[in-house]
Amino acid sequence: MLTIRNLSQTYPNGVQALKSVTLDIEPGMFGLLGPNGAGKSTLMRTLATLQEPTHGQILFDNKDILQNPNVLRQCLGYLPQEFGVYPKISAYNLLDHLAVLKGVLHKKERKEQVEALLQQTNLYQVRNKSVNTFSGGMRQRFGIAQALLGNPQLIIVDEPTAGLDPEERNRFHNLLSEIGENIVVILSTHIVEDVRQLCSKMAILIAGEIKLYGSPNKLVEALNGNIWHKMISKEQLPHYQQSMQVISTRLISGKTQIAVLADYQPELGFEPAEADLEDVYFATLYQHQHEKGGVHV
Ligand SMILES: Nc1ncnc2c1ncn2[C@@H]1O[C@H](COP(=O)(O)OP(=O)(O)OP(=O)(O)O)[C@@H](O)[C@H]1O
Repeated sequence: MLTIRNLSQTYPNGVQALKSVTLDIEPGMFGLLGPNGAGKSTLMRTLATLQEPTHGQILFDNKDILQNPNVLRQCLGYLPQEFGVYPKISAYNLLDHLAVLKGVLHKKERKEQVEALLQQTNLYQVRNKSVNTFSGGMRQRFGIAQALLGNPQLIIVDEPTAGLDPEERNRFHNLLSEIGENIVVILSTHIVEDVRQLCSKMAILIAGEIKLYGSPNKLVEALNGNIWHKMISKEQLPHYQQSMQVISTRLISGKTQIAVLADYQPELGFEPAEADLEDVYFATLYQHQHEKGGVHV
């Protein structure tokens, strides 16, 4: 169990990237969703003990990890947004080297673990190829393999599927959901679909604040009956934006469909629509932009 209490981060240039973030994260997959610049990476780096917050507390299994970062480091797997340099060294040798750094010192145990992880991430066939020749998807899978070294109890993955093609993304999702059954996995992303497919709990972070927290299904349920669709022409959009809560627009075969948040049919011609997680996300963004606050479910 990971407990985050009143975590704030103000950078030396005055940017307040986190504003008193409080969250409880249980075993399973937790999705942290937010637009670019929301503070997701700041939160992920702070949880990974790579930077210290300005204020606040983080407990992992009731141990204070800001006071004792080593307690967490020993059981942490981290896949950063930028994995950094990919050296001209084979996947096997790099993973073996990283395993030593992670403290897997026993040779036979290390060999078993490295081989098992290469199998699990579907990289065994290419284990002797240099990682700098890997595609984006292979690199991400290698990133997960290194994050899993040493049987971590907490895994943090920061925007893992950006730039992956649908097949690789699918493969990566399957891999994550296998891992996320018993341990805490935090997935930070701006892709709503990733959270919908994988996570049993989620939070939306906007401008450094948690605006919404709960289970994706319940959050969607709470919005049902309040989403209305209408096909309009592009020229009509400003009119609707002025008179209604237009949370999103979507192009369908070149035509514009608007999604409106309302308790009742806003006007003739609007059809009731089944809410989905994108509506939850866009409604939260809309409410933030119009400063109406969020809902907690
Ligand atoms: N080292 C830093 N010094 C100063 N400002 C920073 C630093 N790192 C991040 N920021 C600022 O803090 C805010 C949050 O950034 P952060 O990278 O945590 O957001 P994010 O949600 O991960 O965004 P993205 O999805 O674009 O990576 C942004 O305004 C960013 O410019």
